[in-house]
Formats: sequence, structure tokens, C-alpha cells
Amino acid sequence: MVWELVRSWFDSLWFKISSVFLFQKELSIAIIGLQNSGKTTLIRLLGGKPFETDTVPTLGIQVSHFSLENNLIKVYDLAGQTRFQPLWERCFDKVDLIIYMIDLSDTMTLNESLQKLVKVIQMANGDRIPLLIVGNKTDLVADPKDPLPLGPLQAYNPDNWEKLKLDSTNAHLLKNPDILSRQIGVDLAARTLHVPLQSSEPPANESNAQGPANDTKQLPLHGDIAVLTVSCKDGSHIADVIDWIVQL
Ligand SMILES: Nc1nc2c(ncn2[C@@H]2O[C@H](COP(=O)(O)OP(=O)(O)OP(=O)(O)O)[C@@H](O)[C@H]2O)c(=O)[nH]1
Ligand SMILES: [Mg+2]
Repeated sequence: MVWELVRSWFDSLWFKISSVFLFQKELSIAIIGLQNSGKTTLIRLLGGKPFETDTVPTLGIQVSHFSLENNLIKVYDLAGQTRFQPLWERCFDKVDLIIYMIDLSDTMTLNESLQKLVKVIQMANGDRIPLLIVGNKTDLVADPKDPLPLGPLQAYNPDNWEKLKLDSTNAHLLKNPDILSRQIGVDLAARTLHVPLQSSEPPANESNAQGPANDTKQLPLHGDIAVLTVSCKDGSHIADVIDWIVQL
């Protein structure tokens, strides 16, 4: 415990000294998402540490510093437990990037995670904070032996933003970042977010001439946004996460 405090103080001091003398770019990142999604694990990997199976749930906010390809990174690792979630947005005014982690292998919490994500997208978009959405644990999501026939979501019908009813037979589809984006409601090409209409709102074709033919409305996305799927365990696509962070 004392050693952890000394190390965190030393890291912070090193961060300040190197940012003054080495003129590196500084980036502050908040990493959020439901508990057990792999936030602390991703930070370990970005900081050059190995994957660990036995992790301790984060309590509150844990701040760490490291360098990543000539960038000085300060990370706010926010606890995912429900009681700590009100802390998430308190960090938004301090950061240059938000990373939102999703556990793609946990079909019990996927819908909750995606619903919370839509609120985060709207907040980040309002404040124009870049947002990187990371679907994690692809190593645990097995492909089915007998794939289902292509549905509208997979067939990329531009007018149909109907979402999959997620269950253990179709959750593997979200390993594809394009399908994950559509399930969230993010149209990366058109830079819009499709959100369900409230019952009090008029149908989409009355409120928005170019709107989709179903009961969603489109909100313009202003900030940088990307969707990636990774496995922290086997390291797949972690390099894409790093590339995206350092290009900011
Ligand atoms: N199989 C597999 N396990 C993973 C992966 N990423 C993380 N884990 C495991 O998931 C568990 C939770 O990881 P954490 O990084 O502690 O999760 P967290 O999001 O920080 O959780 P909180 O701090 O409670 O919010 C640990 O057992 C990790 O080893 C992955 O890509 N694949
Ligand atoms: Mg954690």
C-alpha cells in the first residue's frame, strides 16, 4: 500500500519533469465501462505490462502515468461498479479522450453496457471529446458452428437501423466492429448517431426529411469517434488501439 503510494507519487513527478524537459505531447484519458469489462487490463497493456487473469476490481478512480510512442499519457481508470458510475462524467472535463470498454463475451450485461454507452456518446459529443469504443474479450466469443442466415443488420441496409435482439446465438456478430457500430447506433460514414424516438416525438420521416424509415432519429456527431474490437488476453488489435490514441 505504502509502496503503491510512493510509486504513484514518483510516476506523477516523472510525468511532470518529462513533460517540461522532453517536450512530449501530453494526453489525458478517462477509461470507463461496466465492471469486469477489462479497463484496468487494457491500461496495463498500454503501459507495457503483461496480461493478468487475477485482477482486483478498481475502487473509485485510479490515476496512472506512462509513455506511449512519445506521448505522455495520464489515465483515469474509473471503477465500473454501479455505485462508482456517477464518477465517470466528473472526469470528462479533464480529459482529451474517453475510452469506453465493452465485455463482448457477457451477454447478460451487453444491453446495459450499450444503453449506457449511448448516453456517454451524447455527452462526449456535446463536449467534443474524442471517444474510442472498445469491444473486448473477443477471444471468449466463439463463432457458431451453423451461422444464422444474414439478417438486416449484417446486410447493411442503409435504411434499417433495427437492432439485433442480442442473445448467445448472435452476440458473436459484434466481434465485427462495423456490426458493433450499427448495434450501438453509430453510423461512422455519415457521422450520425441513431437514437430511438421517445413516444412523445413525431415519426422520423416527419421530423427529419432524410431520416431512416424506422422509429429512430439521427443526431450529428461532431467529435472524433472510433469503434474497435480487441482481445486484451491474446493481444489482438491492441496495436490498433495504440495507433488510434497516438494519432490524436
Ligand atoms: N479472456 C479474457 N479475459 C479478459 C480480457 N480482458 C480482461 N480480462 C479479464 O477480465 C477480468 C476483469 O478485468 P479488469 O481489467 O479488472 O476489469 P475492469 O473493467 O477494470 O473492472 P472494474 O475495475 O471492476 O471496473 C480479469 O480477470 C481479466 O483478466 C480479455 O480480452 N479476454
Ligand atoms: Mg478496474
